[in-house]
This record gives sequence, C-alpha cells and structure tokens, in this order.
Amino acid sequence: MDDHELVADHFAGVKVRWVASKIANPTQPGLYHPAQPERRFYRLTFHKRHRQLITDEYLPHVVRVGKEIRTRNRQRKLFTNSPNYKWPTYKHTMWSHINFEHPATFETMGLDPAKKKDIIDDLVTFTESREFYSRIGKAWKRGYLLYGPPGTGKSTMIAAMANLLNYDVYDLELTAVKDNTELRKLLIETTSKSIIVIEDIDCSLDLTGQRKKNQKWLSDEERDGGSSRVTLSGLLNFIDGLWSACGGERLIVFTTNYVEKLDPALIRRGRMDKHIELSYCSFEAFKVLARNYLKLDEEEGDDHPMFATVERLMKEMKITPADVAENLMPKSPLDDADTCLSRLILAMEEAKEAAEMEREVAAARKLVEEKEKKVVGMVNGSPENGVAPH
Ligand SMILES: Nc1ncnc2c1ncn2[C@@H]1O[C@H](COP(=O)(O)OP(=O)(O)OP(=O)(O)O)[C@@H](O)[C@H]1O
Repeated sequence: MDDHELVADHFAGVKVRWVASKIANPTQPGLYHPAQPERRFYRLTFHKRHRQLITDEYLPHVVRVGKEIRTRNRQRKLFTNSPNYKWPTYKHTMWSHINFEHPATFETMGLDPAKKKDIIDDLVTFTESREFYSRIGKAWKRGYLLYGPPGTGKSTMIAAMANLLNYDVYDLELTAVKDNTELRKLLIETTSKSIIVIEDIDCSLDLTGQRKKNQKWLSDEERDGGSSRVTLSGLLNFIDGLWSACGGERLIVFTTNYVEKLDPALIRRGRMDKHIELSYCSFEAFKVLARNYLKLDEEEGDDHPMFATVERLMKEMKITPADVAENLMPKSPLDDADTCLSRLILAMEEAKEAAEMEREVAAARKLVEEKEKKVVGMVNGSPENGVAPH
C-alpha cells in the first residue's frame, strides 16, 4: 500500500478501512541499532459496535491469511548437508542451500491419472491434518517410500511434491553424515513445511534385513556395519525419535531401486506410511508425456494416428518414462510431433529386438549348460546328473 492509501475490506458483513500511515520516529539512534527516520503503521477503522468481532475474529483472520500468502510467495530452498561446508561470515549451519526452482509438477508427470490423484489426495490430506495428528497423539509427519527402476520418476516426483505443497527440500546425503549424533543435529536444523529426502537408501547404508537376521548377537553399531557411521537404529530414531516431532509438518521420503533389499523395520507402515511404486511407462502415462512434450491438445493427445503403434509396443516391451521423454524431446526446431513419435517407435522396436535377442542367447546358453551337466554326469557315472555308463 502507498502512504495514505485507503483500502476497504469486508468481514462477516462488516466494512473496515485500512490506511497506511507513518510518523517521525522519536527513538534516538543507538550504537548498534541506528533508528529508522520514521515509523510506519496501518490504521484500522470500523464502527465501535463491531469491536469484539474485529479483535476476536477479524484480526486473527488477517494474520492467518497474511502468513498463508507469505508462505505461498516465499522463495523455497533446496538444502544439502555437506561435511566441509563453511560459511565464514554468517552463523554456521550444517546445511547449505540454493533456491529451489525445479519445474516438475504432477501435471507434467507421466503417471497413471488414478495413481496421480491418489498421491495428490494423500499429500493434501496430510497438510490439512494438523488437528487430526494432534488429536490422535502422533507427530505431524508422513513417510513416503518411492521405489522402482532407474528413470521412472522418483526424483521428479519429489520435486512435484515440493511444488504442490510449497515445501522446502532437505536432500540428506547419508554417506556424508559422521554418526548418529550428527544425523540428529541435522534433523533438528530442518524447518517445518519441508521434505527430508534420502535418495537411494539401499546404497547409502548397509540396511538389509538379511544381515540383521544373521547377526542377532551383535550390538547395533556392529550389526549395522562397523564401517558405516550412521546405523540402522540411528536412522530409525531419526524417523521416530522424540525430537523428530519438533516443528511438525514434515515429509520424509526414501527412494530406492531395490525395495526388496531394505530391512523391513525401516519401511514398515508407521515409518514409511505410503509405499509408491514407480514403474515402466504405461500407455496412459505416455499420453500425458506426449501431450506435454509434443504440445498436442487433449483431443489430439488421445487420438494421434501413431498412438496405436506405441500402445501395441508398450504391451510387448518395457520402457521407462525417462526413455520415452528423451525420445519425445524435439532434437531440432524442425522436429514435429510425427518426427518425435517415429523416433520413439523406432527406439521401442530396436529395444524390443534387443530384448528378444538377449532372451534367445540366454535360452541357448542354458541349453548348453544343461547339456554340459549331462555329459559331466555321464563321465562321473552319477545317475542324477545323466545316464550312468554300463
Ligand atoms: N514419470 C515421469 N514423468 C515425467 N518425466 C519423467 C518421469 N520419469 C522420468 N522422467 C524424466 O526422466 C528423467 C529422469 O527421471 P528421475 O531422475 O526422476 O528418475 P529416477 O527414478 O529418480 O531415477 P534414478 O533411480 O536413477 O535416480 C527426469 O529428468 C524426467 O525428465
């Protein structure tokens, strides 16, 4: 608002007026706090019979909406933990950050529409559930496990989540964390309305259930790998611990290409509440990508003459959304929708042929191995392995 500008507002049928004003600042400048030459304020006027309504309801409403607008407009950040990070002129923090400006959204993601809606509903419900979590006595946080082969959109989905909810992202590099104490400190430094991400959790630590089962007699530190400084129990505490509830409204996201390798304790419901499989591209997901990449409109995007071939090929072979996206990307200003779709079809046909060839080679190799086994069995005279010589 400009100086002396008047803005009218209505609340519950009552009209109020705001005026931006200023007065000279009577405070003397101090050594460390030079006084501002003027004090700025807003004058609110309304009929005195509405005083109760204004103080009890209108002003809290203004503060709440103001906070929401500030949150919506704030520059979001992508934090990473770096062991060597130093900030010589400002307070030392364990996280370094840059502005988060990833353009991915759920709209641009190639994903089955029903699955997409389910995930969006889940996220939005979470953000609106402060009172619910408080009522049931649980910390206001939710764990997501994103799993699937490389190039199926796990990282892209994290960016889409952050953009949907307007959250900051803390990309936690577990291998750079010294020990469980440092992990705890890192967590404490994260703020509300954020997503804490541990990518490729299976590569970050030795967290397999198998090892745990075989080494029951060892201490946690030993069991979780003497060489790895953050332990499985440290990580579980990171998710469940008392201090993990400080601040609230946080998502914890793990990604992995090998869900079967993970310790069941780590991904049980309550820790990783929602397990989302991101898999090879379906025809429905392809149509979303085609519409975005080739600028096809809704109608054309469902009815392009080349789509039938793509649909048939997708039933016969597997292709990741990353590969579909790469082939649909125009490579020159002259590339139109037909050129890009032809390139995708060619790539799919070649990949299908290569997969068939691989299968044939594997089958032939198996046959040879079986024959070799039989011959060895005959030579050794073992009846299970072959025909015993007379
Ligand atoms: N479902 C998708 N929708 C739209 N684009 C996608 C999708 N999946 C992958 N891509 C594209 O492929 C690229 C790689 O995807 P991304 O890094 O999200 O995959 P990932 O599953 O995290 O892979 P990795 O397991 O190797 O980390 C992205 O830059 C994105 O453009």
